[in-house]
Amino acid sequence: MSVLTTQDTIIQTRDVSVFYGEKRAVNNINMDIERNSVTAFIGPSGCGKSTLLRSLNRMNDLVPSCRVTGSIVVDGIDINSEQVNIEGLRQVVGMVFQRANPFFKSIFENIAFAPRFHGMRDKRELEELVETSLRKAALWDEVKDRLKDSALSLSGGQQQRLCIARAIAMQPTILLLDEPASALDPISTMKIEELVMQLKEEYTIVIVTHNLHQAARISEKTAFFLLGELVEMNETSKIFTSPENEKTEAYISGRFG
Ligand SMILES: Nc1ncnc2c1ncn2[C@@H]1O[C@H](COP(=O)(O)OP(=O)(O)OP(=O)(O)O)[C@@H](O)[C@H]1O
Repeated sequence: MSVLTTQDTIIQTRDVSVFYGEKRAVNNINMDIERNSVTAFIGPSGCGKSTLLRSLNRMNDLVPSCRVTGSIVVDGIDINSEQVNIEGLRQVVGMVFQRANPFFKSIFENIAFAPRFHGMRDKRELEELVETSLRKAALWDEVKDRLKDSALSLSGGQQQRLCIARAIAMQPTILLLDEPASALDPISTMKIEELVMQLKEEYTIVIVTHNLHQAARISEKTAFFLLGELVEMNETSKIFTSPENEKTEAYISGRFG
């Protein structure tokens, strides 16, 4: 079902709640996410950040006890309507997880596998896609001479950029990043942050992070969650300098977390 949203809003949630069985993990979320921007989800452990993120490309469908209510509109489409092709949705809304999860295949195959499965057979076209995706993920220069090596021979940070390249190869509009740098060392983290800031030119990025400095460095908008509620969403600079809600103030100043 097609729903009208403004040109600048690419994701719109209205009264979204997410339940695991009887337990409500996310409560009545209303938010608008801007196109070609970085939005950070912050908040203490268990407050529902990942659950909400996963509901943006219906990853929660994989959890049998999970139920989503309310409306989520992505690029004009109500993603929970029956007509939605879930595989197609997950191509448009790509996802990268906390732990890099490359396939047990070569670097090349990690990128080429899904596009080939979806019908891209031409060798040259696949090679171009692999190169473009790796370039966009700022990994090409590091791997161009070893594309046949196993992806598992890469460092953790390189593997995470490979997973970003793999998502990019599906030509998404939106990238959901669930704590993509939390398992990485500071230099690899910095590379991921630089990459995110480049990628927003072309994609809309929603990132869950526990690292408040990271949220402050890379996002335009920040959403602060507590106990499943969206407490406050605003310009990142405002959230970190003069938040409207005292709970946000307490969290960002480290008084709990
Ligand atoms: N698959 C699941 N089955 C049942 N309950 C779940 C499941 N996944 C998450 N939950 C519960 O939902 C609530 C929100 O969890 P979620 O992982 O979304 O929070 P979070 O803010 O992302 O936490 P963290 O920062 O620790 O990753 C928690 O109480 C959690 O225990």
